Amino acid sequence: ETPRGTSAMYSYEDCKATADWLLAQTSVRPVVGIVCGSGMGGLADMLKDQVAFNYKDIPNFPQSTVHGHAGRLVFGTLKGRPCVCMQGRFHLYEGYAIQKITLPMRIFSLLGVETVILTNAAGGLNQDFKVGDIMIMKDHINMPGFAGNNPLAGANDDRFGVRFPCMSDAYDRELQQLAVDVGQELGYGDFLREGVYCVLGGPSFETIAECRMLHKLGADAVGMSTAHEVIAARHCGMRVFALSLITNKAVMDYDSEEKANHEEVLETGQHRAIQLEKLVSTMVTRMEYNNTNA
Ligand SMILES: O=P(O)(O)O[C@H]1O[C@H](CO)[C@@H](O)[C@H]1O
Ligand code: HPA
Repeated sequence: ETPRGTSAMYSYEDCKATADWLLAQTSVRPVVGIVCGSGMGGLADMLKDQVAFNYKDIPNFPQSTVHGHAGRLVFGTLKGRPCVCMQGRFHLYEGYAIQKITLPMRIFSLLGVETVILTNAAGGLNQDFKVGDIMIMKDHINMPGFAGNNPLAGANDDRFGVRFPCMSDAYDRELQQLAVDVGQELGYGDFLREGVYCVLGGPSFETIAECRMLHKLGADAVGMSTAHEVIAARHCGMRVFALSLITNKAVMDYDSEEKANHEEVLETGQHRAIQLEKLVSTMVTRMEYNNTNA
């Protein structure tokens, strides 16, 4: 693998070539892009009139290697709105350069996507959270970024965005409010939360000391994805909404018998699948769009 920030960075031309290739294969002109978290691939099944591509067939696209991430890019409509959905995402621990993990966000933008909805499975650090809670992300803590592992490291191409993008407005407030309103209407008040997501590199789950530290630092949930995608999406000007499904409680206590495991993560995804789909699809129909395709 090439060193961080050099040729691991995909050029604007590479991203454009991939976007143009996709646009030539489908008449769908997506305004919303959705990313499915671990065990949440069912979100893609909501799309009607699907045109789907295996990642291995898409030029420049990485491959999914994690169980619970199918590796398909699905185009279609959701209650009439043109959408594109990643059924499977990429993570740092898979060994990919961070620029490769976030490449799909740049391709989304070049496809015409205005709003990205990101989902993830996460461990609950907030002691009030229960397994099965849906946390609206209001902010993130980008731990790999503290060590220089930021998707925007390397030469900046102004055609994507500015060198120093603002992140204090990364999570669109109107979309957060829309999620609260839709969640209330659907009767999800009991398990809808909001909070701060902290990303780590993984793949090992956190130690007890690490969970205690992250909680003290202000994180409500911990995972191994999403924040990088949010940074890349905001850099190229897309609106962002993100949610975490609390699939397990982070272990904070030396007396606890609990052990984090990926099987539990995937199972919780199955249990909340219907509610997640309803929340996301209702939000998509209620959002405002600029693009006339919508
Ligand atoms: O963030 P998503 O892709 O939902 O996956 C989460 O679930 C996996 C661990 O079980 C990790 O990959 C973590 O990031
Ligand atoms: N930690 C990190 N990532 C995760 C977890 C967790 O407890 N659960 C799901 N993804």
